[in-house]
Amino acid sequence: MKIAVVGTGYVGLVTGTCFAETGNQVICVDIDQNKVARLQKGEIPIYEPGLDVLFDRNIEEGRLKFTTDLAEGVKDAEVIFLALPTPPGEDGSADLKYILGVANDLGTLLDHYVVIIDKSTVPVGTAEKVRAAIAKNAIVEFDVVSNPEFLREGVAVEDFMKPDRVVVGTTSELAKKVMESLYAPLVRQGNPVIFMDERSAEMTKYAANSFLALKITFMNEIANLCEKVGANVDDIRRGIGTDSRIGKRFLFAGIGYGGSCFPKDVQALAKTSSDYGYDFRTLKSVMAVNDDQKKKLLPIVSEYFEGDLAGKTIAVWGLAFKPYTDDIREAPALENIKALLAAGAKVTAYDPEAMDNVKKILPEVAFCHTAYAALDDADALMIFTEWPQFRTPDFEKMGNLLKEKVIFDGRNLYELSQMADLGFTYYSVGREPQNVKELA
Ligand SMILES: NC(=O)C1=CN([C@@H]2O[C@H](COP(=O)(O)OP(=O)(O)OC[C@H]3O[C@@H](n4cnc5c(N)ncnc54)[C@H](O)[C@@H]3O)[C@@H](O)[C@H]2O)C=CC1
Ligand SMILES: O=C(O)[C@H]1O[C@H](OP(=O)(O)OP(=O)(O)OC[C@H]2O[C@@H](n3ccc(=O)[nH]c3=O)[C@H](O)[C@@H]2O)[C@H](O)[C@@H](O)[C@@H]1O
Repeated sequence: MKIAVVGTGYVGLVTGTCFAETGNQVICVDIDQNKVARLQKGEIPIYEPGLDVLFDRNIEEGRLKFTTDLAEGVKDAEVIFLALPTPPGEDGSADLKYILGVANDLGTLLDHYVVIIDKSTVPVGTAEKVRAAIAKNAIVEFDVVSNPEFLREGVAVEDFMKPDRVVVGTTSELAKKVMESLYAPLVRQGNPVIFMDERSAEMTKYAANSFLALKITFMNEIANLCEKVGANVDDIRRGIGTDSRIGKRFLFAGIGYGGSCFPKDVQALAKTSSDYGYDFRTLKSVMAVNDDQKKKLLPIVSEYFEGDLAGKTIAVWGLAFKPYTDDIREAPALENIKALLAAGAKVTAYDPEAMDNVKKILPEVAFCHTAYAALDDADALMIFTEWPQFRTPDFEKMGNLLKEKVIFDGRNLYELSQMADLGFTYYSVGREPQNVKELA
């Protein structure tokens, strides 16, 4: 099949590369000339494990091409994916200017039947808006389908190639046939495609992300309560996660969720709710609790240093919003670093992938080439990302480098007993009793 992908950000690049890998002829379109020039030279602008092998192979075998020219992209396309940004507008709603801008242009370019696929995360009713924007100028038949993406950064290729499900929203029989043939290679491997109407598909995406954010947030609140009652959230996670109705995944308490999607999508669903006159109370709580959770360790650090961080050096391990990515959008580390700097502390930091991105916005941080270099002469260590290399460090070396053997861990990486044996003062989330009081 001939496929055009408009927008070669995270989702567009993975979508384009993976569909090329399943034998399609793919052309990716982006307005960013520098990005397209790099892609044409065979350079991938994002860090995503496993993408490079597929990317190189499909470029070499001529199935994957890049252009800045939308007309060239859509010339012979049978399907056109819109993988464009939908950032939050000032009121929290998803900003559709990129999607509707391209939809306007598409109307003037189409000269044959084509299926236009919303891959971006877009609010309920967007497929209708895209259809209307194209129809203003179109002289041919076309369909607009909602096909939200569920991939996770860091494991995007696997998520795309072996999805738990593919959701397709369309009420057109012709578009349904096109979508069935597009996803046939994945269906043959046992990955289900679930068909529904456009509005339900759009809503499914927000429901999925919001439910996962809720699951994490619920565990974060359980963790906060564990500290008060003297229980251990790791045990609670194991105790409830083994119930198949609850499931083991996305139950890890920590320093709050971040990234380019959960914060924006929870906010956008809350906005949709209020637009439709529905007071979605659980979503409001999720947002409020997560905002607090991100700042959870700061008062503990401050208290440890008796309220005075001026002149202290705090080492930070982990800047990305999660491991296996260089993405720092809404990363809990950033807010914490800003607060540390504002309190007069110096910050030394290490992240295997995300340091270049943070350098651009927080140049006052001292970035180090290794995790251990960040500890040299630091007063304490804070951990924000669970990169595997932080899980089994050389504790003796850490103890020698740090001025004080104290760790504030937002990701619960280490066993409490081990840290006690090694003589570290160790704070994590929901595992150490803090201010426990026995009720009468
Ligand atoms: N990043 C992720 O892990 C996931 C993102 N999504 C959703 O997918 C959508 C895209 O997200 P990302 O790929 O992260 O965005 P991104 O911001 O990484 O990339 C968007 C790309 O679109 C390009 N672009 C902007 N206007 C354009 C135009 N008029 N013509 C052509 N290209 C244009 C930009 O230059 C950029 O390269 C969003 O709605 C997001 O919520 C969904 C699932 C996963
Ligand atoms: O719509 C999107 O863009 C994507 O958003 C998330 O994917 P992603 O943001 O890449 O990352 P996740 O692995 O979901 O992690 C999100 C945040 O939750 C946090 N998290 C995750 C799991 C957990 O148990 N605890 C926890 O705090 C992570 O540290 C991270 O900050 C969803 O998992 C994807 O299905 C979805 O496609």
